Amino acid sequence: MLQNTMVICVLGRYLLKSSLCSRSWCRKSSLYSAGHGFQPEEIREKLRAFPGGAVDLLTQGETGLAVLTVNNPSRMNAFSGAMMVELEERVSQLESWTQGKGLIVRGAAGTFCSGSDLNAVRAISNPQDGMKMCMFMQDALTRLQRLPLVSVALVEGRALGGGSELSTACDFRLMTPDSVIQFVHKHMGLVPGWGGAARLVRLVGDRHALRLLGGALKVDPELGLRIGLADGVLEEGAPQDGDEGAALRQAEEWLSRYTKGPAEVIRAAKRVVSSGRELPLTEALRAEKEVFGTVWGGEANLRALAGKTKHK
Ligand SMILES: CCCC(=O)SCCNC(=O)CCNC(=O)[C@H](O)C(C)(C)COP(=O)(O)OP(=O)(O)OC[C@H]1O[C@@H](n2cnc3c(N)ncnc32)[C@H](O)[C@@H]1OP(=O)(O)O
Repeated sequence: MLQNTMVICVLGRYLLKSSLCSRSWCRKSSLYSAGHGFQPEEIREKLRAFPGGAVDLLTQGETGLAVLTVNNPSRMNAFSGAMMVELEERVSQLESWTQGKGLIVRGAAGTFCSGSDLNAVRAISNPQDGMKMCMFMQDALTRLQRLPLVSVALVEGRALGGGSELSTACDFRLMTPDSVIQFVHKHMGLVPGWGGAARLVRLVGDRHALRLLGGALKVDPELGLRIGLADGVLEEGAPQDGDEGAALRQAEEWLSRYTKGPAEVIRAAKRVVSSGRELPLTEALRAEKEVFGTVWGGEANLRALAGKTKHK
C-alpha cells in the first residue's frame, strides 16, 4: 500500500514536471542560462556600443500578420550591435502578441541582409566577445523560430553570412527571381554561429548543407527550390518595377493561405510543428497533447461541429 502510494507520488511529480516543461517550452524558453556564462544584460550593453540601423516591426491587427524589417540600407542591412539588441526586443514583442498568426521577415530597400556589420565584428573579434554574441543571436533567432506564428523570409537581393542564417530561422523562404542566399562564412574564416548550420542541416540535409557551407555556394532560386531551401519564387519583374512594396504584397498573399482562420488554431498548428521539429518523439507527443487540449472543445472546434462539415 505504502509502496503504491509512493509510486503514485513519484509518477504524479514526474507528470507535473514533464507537463510544466513542455508547457514552458511551447511558450518561451531561453537557450542559455547563467551557467553557460550567458549574461544577457551585459551582452546587450556591449552590443549597444555599435550603433546604426534599426529593426522595425509592424503588426496588422486585422490580418494577424506582422512585418519585421532589417533596416540598415547604407550597409546592405548588415546587423550593427544595436540592431542585434533591437531584434531581440522585437522578438519579445512578438512573443506577447497573442492575436498574431503570421510573420514576414525582410530587409529594407530591396535587399535582405548582409550578415553582421563587419565594423562591429572587427571590434569584438576576440573569442570571449564572439561567444557572447553567438549565444545572444542563437537565443534571439531560436525564439524567433519558436514564435507561434507562421513565418516566411522574403529574400530580395542578397542574404549573406548572418543574413542567410536569419533566413533559416523562418518556417519558409520566398526568393525574388534575382536573389541569392549565400553562406559566405568560409570566406570569412568562419562557420555559422547564429544557429544557421544546425537549422540548415534540418532544412536541406547534411550533404547539401556541407556543400553550401564548404563551397560557400551561391543559392539562386532554382537551386534553392531544388534542395528545399526555398519554398517559392516570386513573380518575374515585380520588384524591379520601381514598386518597392510589390514583393511584400506577393509575400503577404502567399503567406495568407496558411494563416486564414482563427488565431488560436493557426498558433496551435505552429506550436505542434515547432515541438515536432525540435523535441524527441516522446516529449513532442506530450507537447502535442497539451496543445491539442487548448483547441479541443474550443470556439472554432464547437463552431465546426455545429455545422454540417464536408471537406471536399
Ligand atoms: C556569424 C555572422 C557572420 C557574418 O555575418 S560575417 C559578415 C558576412 N557578410 C559579408 O562579408 C558581406 C560583405 N559585403 C559584401 O560582400 C558586399 O558589400 C555586398 C553585400 C555583396 C554588396 O556589394 P555591392 O552591391 O557591390 O555594394 P558595396 O560593397 O559597395 O556595399 C555597400 C555598402 O555596404 C557596406 N556593407 C555591405 N555589407 C556590409 C557588412 N556586412 N558590414 C558592414 N558594411 C557592409 C559596404 O562596405 C558599402 O559601404 P561603403 O559604401 O563602402 O561605405
